[in-house]
Parts: sequence; structure tokens; C-alpha cells
Amino acid sequence: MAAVAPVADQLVSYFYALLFVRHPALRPMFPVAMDLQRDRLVKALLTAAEHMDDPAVLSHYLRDLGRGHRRYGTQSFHYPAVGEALIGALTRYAAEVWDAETEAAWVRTYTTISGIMIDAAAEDERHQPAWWEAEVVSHDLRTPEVAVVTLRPDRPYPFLAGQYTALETPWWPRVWRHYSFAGAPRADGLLAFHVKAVPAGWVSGALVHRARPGDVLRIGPPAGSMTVDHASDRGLLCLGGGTGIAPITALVEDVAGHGGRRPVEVFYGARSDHDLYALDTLRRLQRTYPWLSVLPVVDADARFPRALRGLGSYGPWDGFDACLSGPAGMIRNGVEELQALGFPARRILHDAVEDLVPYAY
Ligand SMILES: NC(=O)C1=CN([C@@H]2O[C@H](COP(=O)(O)OP(=O)(O)OC[C@H]3O[C@@H](n4cnc5c(N)ncnc54)[C@H](O)[C@@H]3O)[C@@H](O)[C@H]2O)C=CC1
Repeated sequence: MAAVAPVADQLVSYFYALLFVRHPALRPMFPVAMDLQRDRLVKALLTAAEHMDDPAVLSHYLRDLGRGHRRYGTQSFHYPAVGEALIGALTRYAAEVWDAETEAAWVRTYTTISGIMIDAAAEDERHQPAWWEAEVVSHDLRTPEVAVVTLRPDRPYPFLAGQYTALETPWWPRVWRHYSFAGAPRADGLLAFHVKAVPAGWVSGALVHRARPGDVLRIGPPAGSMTVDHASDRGLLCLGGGTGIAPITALVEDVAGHGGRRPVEVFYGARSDHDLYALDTLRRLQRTYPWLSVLPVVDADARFPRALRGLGSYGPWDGFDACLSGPAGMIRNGVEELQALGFPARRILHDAVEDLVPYAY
């Protein structure tokens, strides 16, 4: 990996060129524009290499990746084609260090990786579909850029509050983006999402400015481990930044649904008052539930978690777990701030920062 890191862009472009020249039938399985796809392949390889010595983390990651590939229509027989193109690209771009031993090691590694992904996908197929169709039933523009989009899935869709899923719109086929469920599971089965249109954000732009009731989207299976442990009665300190408040609202509803036996303190970060589109909803919940406190934190300089330092009258946090949701930078800074406040890492929950990257589009 070190040998090819400086030429990763060329290597990945060459890899896809080899794959599509040798197997043209695979091209339609990928998005028209491949930029982000290239980054994702490199990230996946780097993540796998980074956790090479930690089989538990690595196989968890690869199993998720294998399951996630079902929604692209990936079949087990596609893996050898990808492996051959990868080895072909490595042979060319790592020429200086490439020898028979290195090639044998990469073949072994790829065989192991693809085996784990294929098995996970096959097991997943036994108990859930690769995707659900879901009809837009309401579309509520809360600010010029943020919409709350509510969907009705075509089949029952089990998930846990705090999780997220991937969405594909009819306007950008094969481009999937992650969004968190903006509420706990509901009796009517509807699913709500908060979507912010960002520059160059194809899916989010289409969801905010184009989607209307009656449109049909696809949603992948639920994922993510930022969920409430109902066996515990520890308090929850929740930091939600921007549309990252969506899963925090879900956690609050989930605690309420289980009798509200724990204190929940929500800090809702935004860059301006105008961006606090979910504050009314949270305030309504706060009036209903005595165990809930909600504090908006407005700062234009993207230093939201640091603002916690000035909130000396809150806490102490001894009996609390923490949940973080928002932009990747906020999560990174938030984890540091929480550790400085005395939270051990195992008491801080958030989605994988790598998974947040595609959120931004
Ligand atoms: N839509 C959804 O369901 C979810 C979205 N997200 C992510 O949340 C983000 C929300 O975007 P926006 O609403 O545009 O957020 P934003 O850029 O307006 O920021 C929201 C808050 O986070 C703070 N912040 C931003 N960057 C920071 C940094 N580097 N360090 C410390 N604080 C920082 C800001 O000060 C503000 O308080 C997106 O990146 C999205 O991917 C995360 C989870 C769920």
C-alpha cells in the first residue's frame, strides 16, 4: 500500500479501465460519474490494510461491505473479475516492489476479503431484501436547503432508533447516499429523513428540490450502532450538529417509548438561528418529557463541541453515555472534547466517520 499510495488515483482509474474493458457488462452497475466511486475503493483498501492485524474489526467491516454490495446487484461471480483487475493494476503501479511472493500474498488477501464479503451477502440474502422501494408521502421544506422527507416502504422495514440507511433516487441511478432515520420506528411504518442540499450534492439536491409525494426511491437495509441500550439506565448526553440532529431526535423518541427512565441532555449545534430547523420539534418534546433538556448552541465558527467547555452548570457526566451525530469534523472534535470531560472512549457512540463522508453529498 505504501508503494502505491502516491499513485493511488492512477492505479484506481487503471483498475476500473481494466475491469470495464475485460467485462463491459459490469459498467452499468456503476454510477455514470465515477469520481466518488474511485475514492471509495481506495478508502476500502486502506481501511482493510489499516486493520490487517485486527481480524475482529476487519471481518466486521468486510461483512458490512459485503452486505452493502447487495444493493448494487453484486453477485459472487463478480468478485474474481474485480480481483484480477486489482492484481493487474497493482502489478503495473507497484512494479518496483512486485514479485511472485507479493502477488501470492495479494491473491491470498483478496481471496480472504472476497470470501468474507460473499458469505456475509449470502447470509443476509436469507433474511432481508437487498433494498426496499419506498414512496415519498410528504415533503416539507424547513429552510431553503433542508427538507424533511417521509417515505412509506413497500414492505415492513425493521430498524432501531439511531441507525441510518442508504437512499437511491430515480434521478441518479446507482448513486446511494446515507441518511439517518429521523425518528424511532412508528406504528404506521413511515420513515422520515432530514436532508440538506449541499453544493455538488446530487442525491441531497434532488431530494430537497425535486422529490415530491408519489416519487419512488430505493432504500437499503438499516445499519449503524448508535442505538440505545435499554438494559441500562445511564443518562444520555447527545450532541447533534446540523441535520445530524435527525438520529438524536430518534434516540429521544426511543427513550420516551421505553418509559423515559433516564435523563437525556441534547445539545443542538447550528451555524445560525435560521439553521435550527428542528428546534420547535425538540422543544415540544422537552415540554412533554421532564427527563429531557434541549439546549441550542449557535456558533458560526464550527466549534460546536468546544462550546461545551463553557457550560459549567451542566453535568457532571459520571452517569452518562454520549452520542454524537453531525459533520465528520464535528464528530472528531466532539470525541476529543468528551474525552477531555472524562468520557472513556467506550461510552461515546457515533457512526463510523468513513460512513459520514458520503453523507455530505
Ligand atoms: N442527514 C442526516 O441524517 C445526518 C447527517 N449527518 C451529517 O451531518 C452534517 C450536517 O451538515 P450541516 O447541517 O451542513 O452542518 P453544519 O456544517 O451546518 O454544522 C452543524 C454544526 O456542527 C458544527 N461543526 C461543523 N463542523 C465542525 C467542526 N469541524 N468542528 C466542530 N464543530 C463543527 C457547526 O458549528 C454546527 O454547530 C452533514 O455532514 C451530514 O453528513 C450526520 C448524521 C445524520
